[in-house]
Amino acid sequence: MAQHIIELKNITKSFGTVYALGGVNLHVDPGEVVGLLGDNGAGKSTLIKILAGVIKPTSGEIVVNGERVSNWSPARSRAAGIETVFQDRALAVQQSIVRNIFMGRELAGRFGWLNLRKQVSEAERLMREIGFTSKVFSPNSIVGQLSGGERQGVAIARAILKQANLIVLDEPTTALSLTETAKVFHFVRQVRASGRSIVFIGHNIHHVYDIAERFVVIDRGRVAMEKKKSDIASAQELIEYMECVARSQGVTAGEME
Ligand SMILES: Nc1ncnc2c1ncn2[C@@H]1O[C@H](COP(=O)(O)OP(=O)(O)OP(=O)(O)O)[C@@H](O)[C@H]1O
Repeated sequence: MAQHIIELKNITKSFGTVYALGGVNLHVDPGEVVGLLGDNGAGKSTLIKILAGVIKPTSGEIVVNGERVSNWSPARSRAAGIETVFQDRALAVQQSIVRNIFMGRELAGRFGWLNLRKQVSEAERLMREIGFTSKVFSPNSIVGQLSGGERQGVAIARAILKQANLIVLDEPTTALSLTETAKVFHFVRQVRASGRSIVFIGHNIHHVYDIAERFVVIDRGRVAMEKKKSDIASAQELIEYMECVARSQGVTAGEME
């Protein structure tokens, strides 16, 4: 079996007296799309902030390619090839696609000047790689002119530029129409086809069911269920599992079988 690209072992996190995570195990394999589900306040954001290194776990281990990493931090997370596209995507909407993709990582030419031509051609390549097929937009188009799904694509292209092998998408389809959601799914599939992994967080169970190959349900700071898509017949069945989790008090996956 291929080595996990990242493994969180028995991660806990408390904020003062609030226990956000109570011993979570989560792994991601190369080239898979993991759907992370859970109600409001379940602990999903806390978990992905820990993955991104922006908050430190209270206890637990983080293992990258089989090796335990101590002093986990944003720099170590990036070095492990993890990039998170948070809900706000942090795009500068008045700026062009290419400027957004290269923000903070501009390519310099021989004399230290910006190599704009190289940035544009690299942005074109990245946009093609994630399946950005619009004939209307070029790397010089202003992000504010793009639709919600396309903006998500720019954020994904930026993550890929940073050599990510795992891209965490925090509710990328929330508030998007069907057409825009389909665009995001297309980008995710392209990224997956290039061998990268995705953690896809969503509240819409149908969306997560469609795009993910494995589902991890977080409930009150614990993994309440983990299943492969091949073990779940339909989105409806996944909804029923989620309802079962919501009704139960910390039931484990084994107990639900
Ligand atoms: N900085 C913080 N200080 C105190 N409590 C926090 C903090 N961040 C999260 N929590 C608490 O930790 C728990 C888990 O929150 P978290 O935001 O991780 O859930 P979530 O699953 O991402 O929810 P949502 O889907 O609403 O974003 C909640 O009880 C929340 O109130």
